[in-house]
Amino acid sequence: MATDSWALAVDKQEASKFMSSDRSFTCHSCLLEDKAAQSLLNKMIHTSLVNTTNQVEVLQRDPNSPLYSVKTFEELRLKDKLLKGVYDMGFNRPSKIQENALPMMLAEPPQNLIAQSQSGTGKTAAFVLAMLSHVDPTNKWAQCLCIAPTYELALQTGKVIEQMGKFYPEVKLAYAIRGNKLDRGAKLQEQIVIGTPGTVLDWCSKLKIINPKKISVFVLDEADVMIATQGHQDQSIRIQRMLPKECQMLLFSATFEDSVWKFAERVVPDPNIIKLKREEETLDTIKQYYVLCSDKEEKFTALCNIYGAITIAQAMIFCHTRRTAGWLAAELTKEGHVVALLSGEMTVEQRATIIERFREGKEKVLVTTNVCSRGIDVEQVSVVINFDLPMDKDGNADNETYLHRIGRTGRFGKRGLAVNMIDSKHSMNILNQIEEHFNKKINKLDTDDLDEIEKISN
Ligand SMILES: Nc1ncnc2c1ncn2[C@@H]1O[C@H](COP(=O)(O)OP(=O)(O)OP(=O)(O)O)[C@@H](O)[C@H]1O
Repeated sequence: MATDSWALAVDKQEASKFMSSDRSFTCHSCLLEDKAAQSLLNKMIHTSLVNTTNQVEVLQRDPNSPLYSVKTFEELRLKDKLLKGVYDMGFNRPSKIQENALPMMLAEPPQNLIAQSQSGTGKTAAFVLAMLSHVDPTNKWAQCLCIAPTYELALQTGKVIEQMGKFYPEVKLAYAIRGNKLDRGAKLQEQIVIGTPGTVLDWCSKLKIINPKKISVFVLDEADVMIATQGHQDQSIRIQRMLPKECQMLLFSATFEDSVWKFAERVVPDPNIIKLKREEETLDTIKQYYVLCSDKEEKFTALCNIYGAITIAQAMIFCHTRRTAGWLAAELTKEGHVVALLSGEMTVEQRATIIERFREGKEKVLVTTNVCSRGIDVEQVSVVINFDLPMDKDGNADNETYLHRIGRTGRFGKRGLAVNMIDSKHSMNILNQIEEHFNKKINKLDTDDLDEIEKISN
């Protein structure tokens, strides 16, 4: 092991670089960027439904009214043109969240709804269907208003509206996003408007392009990303205040921390609430080990020894910094591995392509920094290497990230292997904190002993 003072200094230096270079939680706009990028990545990656086995929790505003849920799209009595659009998208039956949310959203009189479920569970498709159902195509003015936190997220939702409304061409869509300049007082003919809070607010107030009094459905998407900037929160509330009392208010979020909840209560009066819990991850089915090394070169040798001794279908390797990740990917490539690298300077599109290729098995090793891969699930990975242990900005163990990197949900409970590389007293300390937190012993592995490595794969 390296001498402490030296190793600690390197750790600290690496960590501070990691904080600034990979744009972590240091400022508000970075936080929004980070959250919005994560959200967009998830959207691009989830090309089909994410199934969860958890039950939906429903809290009705009026507990005496019967609770409807549907198992088919026919039961919703949608217009033929819409049903055709839904089937054309390859949807056979409503997703778990849609079973409950759709009847509520399509009820008469309209009901307000706050819905929370993880990315990929069908929220967007649900509110898009609700908006398309509510529109009266003979009226040539804005009737449904949907706001999203960023330009890119608004475009993604717009695509779903266009796709689902493919057989309903009378319904038109307008984008209230930067760059889409309209003259003051120009009257919008499109019935659905999707946009970002700032531009939507301008169109409703200063420019008077939308008459907010004629809006009958208001959707606030990605509320958890939205509240990451104070400005967006205020703008959303200002838009909401201009809408008529009877306007249906719908709010969606992938997570539900207190701050989201407080915001949701301000913008959605008398809500029904639907929650789909995320499945809990556990370390129960994971074999965890640590390896002692003196520096990154030795960590690399240990990694090669592991690869030489056991067959690894796919592995994810986590590093603190872009620089270490880049170096490691290059070294592994020299050794003949087919490696994918997720790096901080890549665009969201580039990252989505890399993750998609890895999911398809085109690359067997994915080297990444934590910031890059936060919130992304690649469940089929059987081996996770913590080339650097996850730590927070104060240099303490980041237990939540550790669990997210290597934990499994019930559904993906197949056995996994996690190897932690330790090269200083500081990293050993982090490992001990992790052991203590999860109350699980992490055993030492001697990577110079091939027989011993072979045993861990059995
Ligand atoms: N009922 C359904 N049957 C089959 N696929 C569906 C259904 N509903 C949605 N999908 C598909 O599942 C994926 C995720 O759906 P959707 O985008 O609506 O989820 P989401 O919860 O809004 O997630 P995100 O916020 O990341 O977009 C999409 O590819 C969508 O086309």
